[in-house]
Amino acid sequence: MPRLAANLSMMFTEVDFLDRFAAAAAAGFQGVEYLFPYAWAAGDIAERLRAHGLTQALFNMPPGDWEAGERGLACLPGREADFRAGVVEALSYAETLGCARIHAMAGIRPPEADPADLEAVYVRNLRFAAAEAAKAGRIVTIEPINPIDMPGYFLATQADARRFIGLADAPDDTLKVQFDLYHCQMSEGGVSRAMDRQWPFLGHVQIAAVPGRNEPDQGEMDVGWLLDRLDARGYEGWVGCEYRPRGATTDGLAWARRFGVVPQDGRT
Ligand SMILES: O=C(O)[C@@H](O)C(=O)CO
Ligand SMILES: [Mg+2]
Repeated sequence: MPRLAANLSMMFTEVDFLDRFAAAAAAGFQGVEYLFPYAWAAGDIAERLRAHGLTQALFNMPPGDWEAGERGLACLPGREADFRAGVVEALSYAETLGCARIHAMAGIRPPEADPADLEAVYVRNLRFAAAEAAKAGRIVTIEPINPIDMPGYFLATQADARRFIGLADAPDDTLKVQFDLYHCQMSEGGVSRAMDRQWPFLGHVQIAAVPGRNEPDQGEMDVGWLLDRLDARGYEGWVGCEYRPRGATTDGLAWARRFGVVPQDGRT
């Protein structure tokens, strides 16, 4: 059965970030993910994970200046030193949090940049990140993101993710695809076929309904069917619930019961 992780950047936002760990555990989750931990001390987060018996499934490397519109640094010429510092910081958090996967966001393509330069920088940076992750026993993921939500994002297609993994030629499977069903359906469709093609490269999976990015129990894509298919193929990794609840987070979890997310107080 797929192991569902609550995405604490989108779910349980009714409470402060550090209190979302307790809320996720009480709702029946055994794992969590979120975008960025860097505003909190790693030790404080680790304490919440321990206290509530949660596994940290994934988080992102520092993205650059998010408020100013940066969405990762990996493809940006001239920002290599910042990217590398981010890899080191992320791996330090991963060590304290016991987290196996860190996501390297690619960045927004600067309009004036030569595409060949961006690709060369991206591949070199990914190779560096994967090599550092390998030394620490972790893996790096890359995630194609749809251009409707994130215009100009450098890594937009599943095929490109496979291509860059090949070009980076990272050691021992340390560079993998973060396959977000929502982004794939938003921009490419053919999600089950895309999933089959990504199978050898799958490092993490995320879900949400399309088009609203809410609970995956409605919309144009049958997420339950896709999760069963993933299960039948033998996927043993985590599936991040990266969606914005339509109302209170716990009111929208009925869909997750059959995947083992059952509230600790027994209420369904
Ligand atoms: O899908 C997403 O938006 C996230 O997984 C992410 O890492 C970047 O926002
Ligand atoms: Mg995602």
